[in-house]
Amino acid sequence: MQVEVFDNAEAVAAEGARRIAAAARTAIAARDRFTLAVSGGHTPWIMLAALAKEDLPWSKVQLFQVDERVAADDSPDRNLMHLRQSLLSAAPLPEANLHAMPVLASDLTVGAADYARTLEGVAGSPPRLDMIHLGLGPDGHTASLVPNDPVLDVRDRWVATTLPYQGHPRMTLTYPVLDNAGALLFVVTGAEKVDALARLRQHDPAIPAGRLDPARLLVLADEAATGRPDNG
Ligand SMILES: O=C(O)[C@H](O)[C@@H](O)[C@H](O)[C@H](O)COP(=O)(O)O
Repeated sequence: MQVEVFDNAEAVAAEGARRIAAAARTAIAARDRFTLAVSGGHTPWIMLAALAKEDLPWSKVQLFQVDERVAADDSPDRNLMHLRQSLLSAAPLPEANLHAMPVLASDLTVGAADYARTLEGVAGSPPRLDMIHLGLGPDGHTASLVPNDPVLDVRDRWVATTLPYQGHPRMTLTYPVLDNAGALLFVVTGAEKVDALARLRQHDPAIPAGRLDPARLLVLADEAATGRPDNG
């Protein structure tokens, strides 16, 4: 596991944008396209606003969601709303290249299967995305692979839904897709992440993020998230 520490969240966001842009340029030079999935929450948006300023051939980028909350289109809890505001309002990504999770499907199981087919159509089966951006919850969740949820054991599907978690059921990519990605980029900031980041660095399987292969992880963190785990 490669961990790079920066003074503050802004510096982490700037580096994250640079790393995603670099991965995009490499993939596009090699295969004339870049497939990327981004997480939600609060941290990503500064980074994605910085990414929007990168001079990239956006028509060659295919953008997926790592996870999404099951909530109305105008809910501030929806990651898609923030994704549109931070990245898509400033980057000329064709709408056809944005693959939003169908969380308003009348049958979420069918919706998840539809999204899996979209993934397969772009990235093969099992889907191999060039890069997946991940966050880390204080409880060690990543994507919407959340503690004590059956989704943690899903290995035969690429997209699944969770039980209600922090107010909403979620739709999420599953471990097989994360494990098959060309690169996994964690962006972790804030003092509330100290314990989870310490457990991730110990690849503690008791937390969902700790079940990922540590050798495949690049973690960008700020000083606040790397404090001593016993500071109370
Ligand atoms: O939809 C979500 O909530 C995210 O995908 C989630 O997995 C997020 O990455 C972590 O909860 C960290 O969130 P912050 O960025 O708010 O720290």
